[in-house]
Amino acid sequence: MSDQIVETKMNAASVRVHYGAKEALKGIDLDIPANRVTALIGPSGCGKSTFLRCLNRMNDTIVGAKVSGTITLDDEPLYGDGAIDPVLLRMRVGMVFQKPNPFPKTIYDNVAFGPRIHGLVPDKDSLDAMVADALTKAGLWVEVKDRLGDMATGLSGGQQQRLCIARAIAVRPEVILMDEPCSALDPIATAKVEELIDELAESYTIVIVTHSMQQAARVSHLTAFFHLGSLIEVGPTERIFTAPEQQLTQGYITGRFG
Ligand SMILES: Nc1ncnc2c1ncn2[C@@H]1O[C@H](COP(=O)(O)OP(=O)(O)OP(=O)(O)O)[C@@H](O)[C@H]1O
Repeated sequence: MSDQIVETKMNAASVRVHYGAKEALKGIDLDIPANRVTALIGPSGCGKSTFLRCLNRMNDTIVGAKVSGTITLDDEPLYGDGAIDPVLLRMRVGMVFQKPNPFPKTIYDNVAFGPRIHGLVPDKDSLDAMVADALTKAGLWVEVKDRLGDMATGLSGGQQQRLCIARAIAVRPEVILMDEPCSALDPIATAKVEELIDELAESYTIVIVTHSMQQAARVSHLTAFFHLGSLIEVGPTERIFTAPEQQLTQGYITGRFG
């Protein structure tokens, strides 16, 4: 990442998450820069996915999960007094999951779903244009433009994941959260999604959880290393992988644990 100062899109301050009595996040402070890719890395169970879910209040859907601290999106609070409405929040902060999860509907209807339920389009022509635009941005248009009426479940895994990215883009989010988006994909499909992440960062703020340090190094500008519920170190990806300041980070990136 260049040294230029970038705007903060989201900020987390003293974020703690409990699942019942278990403390899964122990006070996370993190700035998420706009129009950059931030990678969350760390050993299994360190709290990466839990933190990601705090960013669009997906933890609200988990019984027993309790979030405290402050998170903002463009300085507006996500939790507490004056919080952004969660439905609006999830439009502004979209999510792509580990396993491609298209709806059992046509390719067209998968992408049109969000704009329809949020009433974003006045007529069929606008909806058609929005679907084409989202599929184009997700790098899938050329492959599916002649089969928009086919079932999405008939696409390959990699195509399904790009469809899920198109579905997320269709509601015009500002931030896209990705939870290990390539872990179910083969190397070719992974390369396509990684290329796409790079292109999407021009228009969106992206936060990605990944188990692959190579992937974090390839796609992200900023890397945050988590360990046992704490954020150990965050910085420009190149520095984290070449000159980490913390021994724990060094141990993880050199494969000594994790
Ligand atoms: N729904 C839940 N109920 C209870 N405990 C949970 C729940 N989800 C996560 N945890 C616990 O919280 C901690 C953090 O989990 P989380 O899934 O956020 O870690 P992670 O770093 O994303 O792990 P992984 O890389 O294996 O996906 C773990 O100890 C996990 O067991």
